Amino acid sequence: MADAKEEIANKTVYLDYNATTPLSPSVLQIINETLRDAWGNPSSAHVSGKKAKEVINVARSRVAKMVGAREGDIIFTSGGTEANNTVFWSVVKHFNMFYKTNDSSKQLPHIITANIEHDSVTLAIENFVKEGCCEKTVVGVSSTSGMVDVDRIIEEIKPNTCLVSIMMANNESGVIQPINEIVSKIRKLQCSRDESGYPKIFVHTDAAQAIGKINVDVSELGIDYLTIVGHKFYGPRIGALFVKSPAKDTPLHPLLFGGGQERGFRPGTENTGMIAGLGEAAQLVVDNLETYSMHMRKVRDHLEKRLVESFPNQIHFNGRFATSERIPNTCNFSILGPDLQGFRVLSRLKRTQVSLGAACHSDQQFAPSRILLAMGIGNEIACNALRVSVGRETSLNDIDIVLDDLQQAVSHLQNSH
Ligand SMILES: O=C(O)CC[SeH]
Repeated sequence: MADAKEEIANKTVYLDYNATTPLSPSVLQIINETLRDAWGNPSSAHVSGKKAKEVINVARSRVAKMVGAREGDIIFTSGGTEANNTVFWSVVKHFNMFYKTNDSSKQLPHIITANIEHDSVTLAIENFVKEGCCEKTVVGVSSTSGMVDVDRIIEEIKPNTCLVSIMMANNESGVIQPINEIVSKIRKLQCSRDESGYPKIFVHTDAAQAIGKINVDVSELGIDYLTIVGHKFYGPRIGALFVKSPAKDTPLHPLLFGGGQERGFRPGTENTGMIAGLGEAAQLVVDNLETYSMHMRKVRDHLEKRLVESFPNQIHFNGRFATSERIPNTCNFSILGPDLQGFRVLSRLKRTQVSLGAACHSDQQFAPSRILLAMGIGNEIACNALRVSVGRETSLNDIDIVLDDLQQAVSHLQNSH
């Protein structure tokens, strides 16, 4: 009995699900079973190969169903970074194949993106610019909504614009971006652009933080490219890229060259076990999204209620706006006070696993989040920020443990002078 009590007393609460999620039990099970029973090379003609190929076909169908896509529009990748980089490479290569002109002003493809994107978007585009392969325009999000201004995106369009890439939901603030509206307004421009001989403007969204939390339907969005990241929705660390009619309606050029796998769009012997796991994770989303979403919202809202009760007049929510929506699991907040920088509070937490912001920026813990600064949040408040992202299994009791931990940490820091 003592052991059980001790275990409860020492339990730590993981609330960093936007960084990564554990595998769902059925995902782990199907991965194990596939590695054990369907290890053949999917390209082999014999029965072992056919068995592996069938596993991949089923997984592709499940992933496609999760995002409302046709199976042929899903290409498996190693993850979100590869998927994002493939989009930029494809549109740049397509532009150079069909729109390269003698007029240097139109010589380079132009990409529009936002100032809150994940590094696999921001740095990939920056590299293309440094290499002299494209031009970019980075639009800022509004400080009153955390969303990009759609009309501003439209204003930034130029004759050589060929891609708009805006994430579906931000990993730190949780704010959902107006993808439908962006696509709709861009499509209205296309006729006149066609008449002028200007390139089609494709639209890409990195849906890493949206899938498994809110409904994601490529038909409803009208999107051309959509990035899927398994380890954000209790799946394995691989990903997929949705491309609307690849190489027909929408450019798709491989980053890699080798065998003919994935119809030549993504060569390399397939990671059958992980693909099976991605398919299972997708099926769980198809079957349970509403339940997942409602539960995470209930727990996140309880957290926010408890924060205000525990720290009256001392909490600033960094992603909560009257004019925008957030994914249901994310809460970014600052506890105001001169000694309460996020890294200090984090160092005093004994039972809570949260982050200051994106995991890939965790080496910059003493600097305020670039995402929060980009949203117009002041330096002092941004320095005190903590990012909490709850999961499917997070309980109200977990939140109470975290609030107790936070209160003790803050009390210690405020009384340490
Ligand atoms: O936001 C996160 O932690 C995942 C992206 Se690096």
